[in-house]
Amino acid sequence: MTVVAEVRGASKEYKTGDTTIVALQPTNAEFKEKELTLIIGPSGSGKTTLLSLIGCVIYPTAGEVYINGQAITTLSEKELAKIRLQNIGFVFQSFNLLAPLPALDNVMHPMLLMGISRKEARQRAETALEKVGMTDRMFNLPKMLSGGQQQRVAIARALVTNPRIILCDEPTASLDVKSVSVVMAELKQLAESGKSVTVVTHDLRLKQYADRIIYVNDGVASDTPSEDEEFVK
Ligand SMILES: Nc1ncnc2c1ncn2[C@@H]1O[C@H](COP(=O)(O)OP(=O)(O)OP(=O)(O)O)[C@@H](O)[C@H]1O
Repeated sequence: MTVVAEVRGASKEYKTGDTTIVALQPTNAEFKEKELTLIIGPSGSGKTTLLSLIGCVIYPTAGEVYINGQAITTLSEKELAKIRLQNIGFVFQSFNLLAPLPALDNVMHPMLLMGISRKEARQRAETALEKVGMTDRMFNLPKMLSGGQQQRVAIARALVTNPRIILCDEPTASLDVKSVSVVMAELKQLAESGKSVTVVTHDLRLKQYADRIIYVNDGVASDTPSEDEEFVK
């Protein structure tokens, strides 16, 4: 399977005043098409930092990040933004939908930012909403939708630009148990259809959906769990 994102010896430090926080030790990992990867670990362990590196949201302090084989550390912020728009769809815990806009317009939004015509954007948004089973709610405002439904709209929005990589930060944390399984089944199906899907979570119950798990503990990423896995929220 094709590797779409890779971190090689990538680390991240944050400096605040005199103190330096090592958020992530040098890490090697590959993210492939057709794979759902879970990044699992306790609060503050470095999960979001790893996701942000793959998502080209931050530059590594050392090491390299590759998207479709292209090294990103030599790129400008503007070039990085282009890489994100073309390759990566983001899904967040808090859905991040625009409150005054109906579901359909929320899903059209990234395409309009890319300069795609309203007509094509609408067609593609309708197809994406159909994929996540939200056709009958496309004219509803986010506040009319349940948490699980809002997250499915957010997934449709992440999909419309046809990214190869979908990155999700605690996508199920605000959801009830039933919505968790609907949203995770949706993400699993996306991976099966060819996307590389990566999900950050505290929740060990999501392990059943994973093709692969990266455990992060105290800034160290590993393929094997630590002895203490008792961090389910
Ligand atoms: N912008 C920043 N400035 C300073 N320190 C930061 C910054 N972002 C993260 N950190 C620190 O880096 C460490 C790792 O943070 P990170 O957000 O990656 O952890 P996490 O595993 O995603 O945590 P959580 O599950 O609570 O979201 C933490 O100690 C955090 O306080």
